[in-house]
This record gives sequence, structure tokens and C-alpha cells, in this order.
Amino acid sequence: MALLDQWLERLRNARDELVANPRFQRWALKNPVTRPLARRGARAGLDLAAGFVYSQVLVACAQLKLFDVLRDGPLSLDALATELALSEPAARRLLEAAASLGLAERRGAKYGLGLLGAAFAGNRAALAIVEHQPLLYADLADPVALLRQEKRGRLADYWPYSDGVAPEALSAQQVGPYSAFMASTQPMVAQEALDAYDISRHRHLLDIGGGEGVFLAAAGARAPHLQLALFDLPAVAARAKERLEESGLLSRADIHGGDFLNDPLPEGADVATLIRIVHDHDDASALKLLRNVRKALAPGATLLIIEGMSGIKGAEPLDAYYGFYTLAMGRGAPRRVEEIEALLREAGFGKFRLLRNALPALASILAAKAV
Ligand SMILES: CC(C)=CCC/C(C)=C/CC/C(C)=C/C=C/C(C)=C/C=C/C=C(C)/C=C/C=C(C)/C=C/C=C(C)/C=C/CC(C)(C)O
Ligand SMILES: C[S@@+](CC[C@H](N)C(=O)[O-])C[C@H]1O[C@@H](n2cnc3c(N)ncnc32)[C@H](O)[C@@H]1O
Repeated sequence: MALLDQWLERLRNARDELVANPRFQRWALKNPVTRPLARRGARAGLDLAAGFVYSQVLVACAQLKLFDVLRDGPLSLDALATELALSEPAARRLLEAAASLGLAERRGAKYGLGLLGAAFAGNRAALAIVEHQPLLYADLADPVALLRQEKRGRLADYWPYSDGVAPEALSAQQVGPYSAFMASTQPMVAQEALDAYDISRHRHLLDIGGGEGVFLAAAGARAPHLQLALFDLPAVAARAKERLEESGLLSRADIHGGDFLNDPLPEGADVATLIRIVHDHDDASALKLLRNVRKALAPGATLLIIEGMSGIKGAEPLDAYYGFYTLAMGRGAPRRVEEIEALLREAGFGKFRLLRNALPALASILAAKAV
């Protein structure tokens, strides 16, 4: 095995040396046998180099509500210019850029939704994420300064609990923007998790760091007998109460406000969830949180960790996205399943099961049992 590894390593080194040679690059593009592969490589490089611009075209489409405008059918350029409040040349520039990326489609003298445009038109949560991105991009204008900790990301202000502020003291104003953002993107995650895990086998769910209760409501809708509970910061718990009241679910739900690192968590649940929580924390506070969760659960109870996890096939770019997102936020990092399991084991969990789900790039679901 060691010999095989050595050979593989030599082969990889030889490949890297070859591909790094500009004469080889030119030869590979000219040679009809190697051309398709070389073109694919060049295209992948171009896409990476230009990716920020592609994203900004998407941001412009989202901010101008292009996908909503095209949802009722293709429109001419002058109609689009009016709808988007752009000059006709500017509308043409945007629509041509969008069409080149599959976000729109030329249909004779009109433009319609392209494949990707149609997918975004049908996905409010994805659009909410796109509209949130400018905050992240502002920080990423100088990625090296972030890596060297020469600059503090503005995202840290958006997620004030990540910045050493006493979390229980956060005001309604401070938690409002991030809570609304999480609530608008949660349906996509909830659907992914609840399709992969049959929550109806349980009797009592506690969603820890459950935000405005969107997951709780989705789980409650799938399992009408399920007793519901949520724990989040007091100012967020107040928002959850309001939302659940509006949807008529408050009578089924116990909503608790507090600090999940330092306050006791409510007991009695046979399933607890931590959704997009653990990757917000460094190892020491993640472990503190998991130990606190373990204390609230009886042996045999289930804990579901639901968030983007590294090293999963189909979710490879997640290390780039969450790696740099959490860098700008000033805390946390995406983890591999084995790393999460190690923390869980230390906190008193076992019997791990990584569930299959449709879109691991969005979130993976790791089930564990309190032992
Ligand atoms: C199969 C046929 C008939 C045709 C093929 C044509 C085709 C391509 C059809 C597509 C149909 C289809 C299934 C569309 C589905 C579209 C979907 C599901 C689109 C989903 C897009 C999701 C996106 C863009 C999600 C991005 C998520 C991001 C970037 C997550 C950000 C999360 C953040 C910022 C969280 C922060 C929390 C913190 C602080 C880190 O804890
Ligand atoms: C990234 S959001 C995820 C929200 C929700 N689980 C979702 O996926 O939509 C993190 C949540 O953890 C909560 N939170 C952060 N620190 C906390 C603490 N020390 N105690 C209680 N809740 C906390 C935040 O208020 C926020 O609702």
C-alpha cells in the first residue's frame, strides 16, 4: 500500500509539472486528441477567475426581480427596460450577460427564463441567499487581509452573537436581519432534512438555535402528533413566538429564550436538532454546546446535526464557500463528518448515521444517539 501511495504521489507530481508548463498547455489545446480535455480545463479556470462577475450578474438579476418579471412569459427588450427601470442598452447588457450564463434565454426578439433562471424563479430561498451575498462580497474584496486577520469582516456585525457579545443581551434590532434571513432560507433546508429523516417516529422535538421556528413548523406539519419545542436567544425566541402564533402553531410549541452554551436546555425531547449551528463555533464552544445538549437528553434520544459538511461527494465547493463565509464572520468553520463525530463522541453521543439526501451541497444530516 505504501508503495502504491508513493507511485501515486509521483504520478501526481509529474502531472502537475506537465500541466504547469505553458508549452504543454499550448500543445494540448492544439492537439485534436487532447483538445477536449484541455478546453474543459481552460474553461474551468476561466469560470473560477470570472466567478465573482457571474455572481454579480446573478445579484443584479435578483435585485431587479428579473426572474419574477419573466415568470409570466418572454418579454421584448423595451418591455424589460420598463419593468426593470433600466435604459434599453443597460437592459440588453444585463439580459445578454444573463443569457450567456443560462439565467435567461433569447427567444427571437424576446427574452425568457433559461434553465437556471427558471430554477431560481421557483426558489425564493436561493434568491434570498443571492441577495444576501453583497455583504459577504464586500468582505471578500480583500481575502488575504481576512486570512491574515488584518481586517475584521463586516459580516461579524451582521451575526452579532459570533463576536463575543453577551448573546442574551442582544436586542430585537440586532437579531432581526439575520433571523429574517435564516427564516427565509430555512424552508429549503427543512425540506431536505425532513425528506431524509422520518421525524414522525418521534413524540417530542426540540430545535436548539431554532431561529424563528420555520423548521419547527415544517416538522410539525409532517408529524401532527409531534410535541414541539424551540430554544434560542431571548430576542429570537420572541420572533419565533410571533411567527408560530400567526401560523396557529403556538399552542403546540414551547418556546424558550436563553444562552444555549451556558443555560440548561429544556428536557423531555426524544429528538433534538442543531441546524446550521455547529459550524458557527470553534471546537471548544461546539463541544460545550454538545455537552449541554447531551445533559438535556435521556439515553437513546436522537440528535440530528443538519448543516453543510466537508468531504461529501457532490458538496466539494462547500469548503470554499463556508470556509470563507465563516472567516468573514470571524468564527467557526465547516467540518468533515469524522470531525463532527469526534466532538459528538466526546460529548456523550454515539451510533452515528449519515443520512442520504438529495442536495448535500445545501446540508447533510448526521444522526446520533445519546449514550
Ligand atoms: C431533469 C429535467 C427534466 C431537466 C433538467 C433541467 C434542470 C437543470 C432542472 C432543474 C430543476 C431543479 C431540480 C432545480 C432545483 C433548483 C435548486 C434546488 C436550486 C437550489 C439552489 C440553491 C442555492 C443557490 C443555494 C445556495 C446556498 C448557499 C450559498 C448557502 C448559504 C448559507 C449561508 C450564508 C448560511 C449562513 C449560516 C451561518 C452563519 C454559516 O451559520
Ligand atoms: C445560523 S443561525 C441558524 C438558525 C436556524 N437553526 C436555521 O437553520 O435557520 C444560528 C442560530 O443560533 C442562535 N444562537 C447563537 N448563539 C446562541 C446562544 N449562545 N444561545 C442560543 N441561541 C444562539 C442564533 O440566534 C440563531 O438563531
